[in-house]
Amino acid sequence: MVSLIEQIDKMTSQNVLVSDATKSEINMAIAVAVSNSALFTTAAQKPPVGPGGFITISRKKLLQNLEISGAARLNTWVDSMKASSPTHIKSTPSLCQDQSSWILHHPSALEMFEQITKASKGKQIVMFLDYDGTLSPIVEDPDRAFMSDAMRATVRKLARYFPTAIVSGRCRDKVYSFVRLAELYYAGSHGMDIKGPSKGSKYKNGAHQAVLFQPASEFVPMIDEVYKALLEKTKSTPGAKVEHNKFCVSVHFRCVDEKRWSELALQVRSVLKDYPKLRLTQGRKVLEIRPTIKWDKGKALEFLLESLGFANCTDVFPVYIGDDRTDEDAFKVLRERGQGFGILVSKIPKDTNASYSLQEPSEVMDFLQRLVRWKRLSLRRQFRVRRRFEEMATSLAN
Ligand SMILES: O=P(O)(O)OC[C@H]1O[C@H](O[C@H]2O[C@H](CO)[C@@H](O)[C@H](O)[C@H]2O)[C@H](O)[C@@H](O)[C@@H]1O
Repeated sequence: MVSLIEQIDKMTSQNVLVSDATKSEINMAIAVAVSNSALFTTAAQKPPVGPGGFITISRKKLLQNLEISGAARLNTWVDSMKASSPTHIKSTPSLCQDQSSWILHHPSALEMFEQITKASKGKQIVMFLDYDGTLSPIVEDPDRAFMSDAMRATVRKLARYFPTAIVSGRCRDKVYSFVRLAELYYAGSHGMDIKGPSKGSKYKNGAHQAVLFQPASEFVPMIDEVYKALLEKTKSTPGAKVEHNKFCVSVHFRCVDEKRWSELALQVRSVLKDYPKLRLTQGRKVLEIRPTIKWDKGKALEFLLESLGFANCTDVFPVYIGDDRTDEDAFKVLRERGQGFGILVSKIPKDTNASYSLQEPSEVMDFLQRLVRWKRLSLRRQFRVRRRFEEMATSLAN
């Protein structure tokens, strides 16, 4: 049986209300809960300390405080939903200033193209591309986030010159159905479902072809269950959409009236309270429910580099392009490794570990096309130089 202390400890991190308890159990529990200070928001609200060092508080007061704490946490969720969905950004002078200082720190990857290619000299560029908001524009219906044919052709050419991986929050099959390029690596479900190319790639050896890594496979039944519960719970909120991403679930609020965001947050929270092994992260107008395992897009990037044989190499130059909070894990890994760099796709200033920026998918396509042209030219140049040497060698020999 779960003890009250465990219940309250759980509750302070998960917003669960305790239903019944004896006074001494409550005193004990409060001692624990107060020590992790999630229950009482200000000193004035703290209850008196009783004999034996315990803090005494009536059951009614405890329940009130728990409700306050739950409401505060819910507000934090809703604030965070708003913060990650900047629909209210207007072009005020101060924001314009922010924008220009942000651009100074995260210059356009297109404008910095020459510096970027110079930095990659003598190294193998490896490309990591997020899908939604990076290769395809953000649209209201997640099932219709199609990639343009021009973008597909660009990525196809890119993969001829550089090992290329798609790293997405979506389930791998779904993102594959949008991209439809068999020569790429795919890391779906925020990196929890990794598969190597099914079609020949000149970079892989036999071992790479077999790459298949699913660190959260034991969570599949739980994710199925949570998906069904979320579907049922959120059906009363118009516009809410629940998406099954195999090892994680997305709850979309792009089409939910902002006035109902807290209601939706409450519904999601009421389901999640029963699943301590799941955690919540946020993307663009989406709540992402995923296993608590220490695995994310950053870990997927490291895993893929290792699979490609670049684990401890200094001559690799990974480039990760993404638009989302979940891409920050990969940007951070690159910063920490001091290799390559991250490019954030955003029109507005955001706190990021990326080094450069691009405004939207059309700029991503320009950047990728320039990379392809640059590589083609440098290969041609290398070829011409080699041929000249060979001709000189032949004429000297004669
Ligand atoms: O890692 P990503 O490839 O960027 O996937 C993150 C989520 O992308 C999708 O949602 C986002 O794009 C939708 C279509 O443009 C948009 O309607 C939604 O508001 C965005 O959050 C996808 O549907 C999610 O499952 C992914 O987790």
